[in-house]
Amino acid sequence: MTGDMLRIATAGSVDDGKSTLIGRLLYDSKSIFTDQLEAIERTSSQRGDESADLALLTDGLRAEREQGITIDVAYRYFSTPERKFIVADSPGHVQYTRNMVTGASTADLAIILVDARKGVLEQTRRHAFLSSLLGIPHLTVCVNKMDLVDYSEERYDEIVAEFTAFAAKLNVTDVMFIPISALRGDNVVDRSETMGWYTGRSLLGHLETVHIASDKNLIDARFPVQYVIRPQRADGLDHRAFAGTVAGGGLSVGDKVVALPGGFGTEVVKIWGPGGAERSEASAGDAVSVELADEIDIVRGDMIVRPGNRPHVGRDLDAMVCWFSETRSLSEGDTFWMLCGTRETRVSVTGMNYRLDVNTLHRDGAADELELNEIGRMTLHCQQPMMFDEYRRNRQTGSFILIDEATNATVAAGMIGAPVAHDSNVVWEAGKVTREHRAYRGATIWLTGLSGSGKSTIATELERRLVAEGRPAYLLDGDNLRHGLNADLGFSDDDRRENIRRTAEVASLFTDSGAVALVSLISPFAAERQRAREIHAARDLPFFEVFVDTPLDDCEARDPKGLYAKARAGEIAQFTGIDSPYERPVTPEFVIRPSDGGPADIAEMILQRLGM
Ligand SMILES: Nc1ncnc2c1ncn2[C@@H]1O[C@H](COP(=O)(O)OS(=O)(=O)O)[C@@H](OP(=O)(O)O)[C@H]1O
Ligand SMILES: Nc1ncnc2c1ncn2[C@@H]1O[C@H](COP(=O)(O)OP(=O)(O)O)[C@@H](O)[C@H]1O
Repeated sequence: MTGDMLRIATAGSVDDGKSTLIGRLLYDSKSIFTDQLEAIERTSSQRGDESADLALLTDGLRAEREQGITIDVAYRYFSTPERKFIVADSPGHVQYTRNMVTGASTADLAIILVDARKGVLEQTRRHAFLSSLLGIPHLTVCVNKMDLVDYSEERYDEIVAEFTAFAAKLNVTDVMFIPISALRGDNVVDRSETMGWYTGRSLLGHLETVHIASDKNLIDARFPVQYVIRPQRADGLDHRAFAGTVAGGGLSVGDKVVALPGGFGTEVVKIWGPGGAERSEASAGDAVSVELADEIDIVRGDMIVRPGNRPHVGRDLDAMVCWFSETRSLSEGDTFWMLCGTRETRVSVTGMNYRLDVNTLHRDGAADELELNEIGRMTLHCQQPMMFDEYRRNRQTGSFILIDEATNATVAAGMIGAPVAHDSNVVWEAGKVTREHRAYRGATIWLTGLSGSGKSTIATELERRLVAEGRPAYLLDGDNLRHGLNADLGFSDDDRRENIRRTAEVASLFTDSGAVALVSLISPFAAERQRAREIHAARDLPFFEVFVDTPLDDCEARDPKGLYAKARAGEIAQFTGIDSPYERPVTPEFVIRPSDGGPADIAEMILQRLGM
């Protein structure tokens, strides 16, 4: 087990002896720097204390934390020959929900301190509930100050029984009880001589041996991109790499991957660890950078995943939110800035389902507000499509924080329950056949450009090739759709918008069925094309925008249908490029220019790059 790391969250107020306990762990495991130790012993003896006041060790650092650090959690590191430890130490005043939630979101184990004289209090229940809500896999209840109840086994048993009764209502799998005296060191690092009736391990013994390797999500490969590295190479080539921390599963050189939300397929070519050492694989928790086979456009906040195992991509989600702000409350309709891993978006609260009383676990469905330290279940709408997992499946990709846009303060943390269908009155009928049952995964290839630019010609060629390969593909051509589905629409701006919206919806259905939808539509408006993309993202469907960038002069020279001539002659009004605008795509997946060759070359290039 040597070398692995245990992340510990501590819960309890200063009075419960939390600082003393952490101090004791550091002190008895000889992890304190000698100069600090001497200072503490000196101060304690000056005060006439019988033993070193270990709270001084952690309390002394409090001032440093209070210097404008939004999240008031300090991390202590210590190690023994068995393991390394990180303790998230948060002061136990009124902000305990915030501190615990922020300090505990990556914890493997939570230590809850109970004062043996006071027993299970409201805040013990609150901390236990938060630990279970946060999905901390292991819970250790330290019944502290046993020296003040004469090391009574009876008292200890009472507390264990009381806590066990409450914990039965929670979703915690591994609860461990240890009777301790942090002040005197009983059962903290060394087994207590005064509590012979307790036969279990000491706290440190437990921390050293608790099995955590199987707690991680080793299945769903998730690599949220934290930043893009662009080394300037002497040979003039610029090979980009993407840096971040693997948030689930693993990545290996040679893995086929897709980058979300774009949906481009490519392959992992190289992986580097810290310090630039090349390696063949990386797994959850590793900070690495990754080079991909294709020069695809990936930015901070995108996520690299395996093609057959994707997170949810969507804008509406259901989450449990813990509210931290002392100065304002949270209500329906409020907007915030959301940070979800490395991705950011504006978000609004679309509905409050219930507020939870953490002491009784009672759900108050009539509540429409959250105050400091309150927890509620709600639906949120994100401005950008987000990639996420359910929190119980992945604590990193399933959690977020909310930031007050006016003050920049972190005001809430949330755990995602599930994606939600957009309109609460119309429930998306998921159907019995899921994507995994279908032979192929569909995609929409959306060609946009002026009339005569070559959209239909390229789309027809794409369709021909795909069908020849045995892949279901279908051409959705603007002209054709305007004969049926869109027969009621003309060429006003509004009609074009509706035309694009309907076509996007139809394309997404084809794509969901496993077909490749080839859309050939002038689609002159950027906002509507973005909406088409979002319609797909919300259903986790790949969408690729192809800008057929043939200059107006060329299109007019080709004039395959004689429409430009008519438009110039004033016989057709609102003709795109003549007297109706075309908004050029800014970041399409592909830009096609006349110099790129004939339709066959272009179709070949697109399919190759998409790995189809
Ligand atoms: N006023 C005007 N402006 C542009 N195009 C016109 C117009 N009137 C008729 N046409 C013919 O309709 C085709 C474009 O329809 P779309 O559905 O692709 O247009 S849009 O996306 O709604 O803008 C377009 O087909 P393509 O040439 O294949 O693009 C034209 O043939
Ligand atoms: N890459 C290309 N190079 C040269 N000519 C092309 C190319 N693509 C299309 N064309 C020609 O230009 C015209 C484009 O018409 P079409 O494909 O119907 O355009 P759109 O669907 O964009 O209106 C056709 O006559 C086609 O043969």
